[in-house]
Amino acid sequence: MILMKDITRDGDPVLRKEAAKVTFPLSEEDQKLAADMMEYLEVSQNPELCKKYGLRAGVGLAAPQVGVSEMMAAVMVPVEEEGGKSPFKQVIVNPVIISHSVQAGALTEGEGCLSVDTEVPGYVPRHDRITLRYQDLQGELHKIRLKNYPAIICQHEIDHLHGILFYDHINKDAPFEIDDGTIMFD
Ligand SMILES: O=CN(O)C[C@@H](CC1CCCC1)C(=O)N1NCCC[C@H]1C(=O)Nc1ccccn1
Ligand code: NI
Repeated sequence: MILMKDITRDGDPVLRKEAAKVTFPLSEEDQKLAADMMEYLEVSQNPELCKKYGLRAGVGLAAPQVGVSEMMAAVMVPVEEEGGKSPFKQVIVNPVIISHSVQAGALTEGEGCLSVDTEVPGYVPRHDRITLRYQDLQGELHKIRLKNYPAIICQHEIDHLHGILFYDHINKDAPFEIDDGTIMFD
């Protein structure tokens, strides 16, 4: 089970590397890695278990964040209503954003990262809508459209696979300046 001690922190070079493409069929360890990453998100989004294991609740986790420089990330968009189903819950392998909106989107609260222990204030401008191509754990290719929060999460995770951290996108001189036309959401 992945615990906070297993999460690599900013400063570890693995977070700044271009991750390697994953080959299929998945090795035993890649299958376990995928399961462990998704389990982390599930456990961390359960208030009792989150507290029990001392986790920071997360909606995404990329392999470099557990020290594995491979193109794999788990995404689990939180359920809206109690006991509902996650709108998007998927381990995405070799993900590529193949097209995106001109319109930008950003979280009004800014972003954080399980691998960054300090708060870095500021808006993180991203694409509001993306067309994402990825492979599932069986190697099947998928092409899906995402917008708003799910799109933001996937962009944050895909950045990790290219050695990019959220604060790389914050305007140092004017962290809360954002192009008008940017869709802001909670
Ligand atoms: O690469 C992946 N990461 O670094 C985990 C990040 C990923 C998200 C940050 C912004 C977009 C994707 C993450 O989830 N967080 N960032 C740090 C602490 C908070 C936490 C979070 O937003 N938690 C959350 C939110 C809603 C409901 C439940 N939990
Ligand atoms: Ni992160």
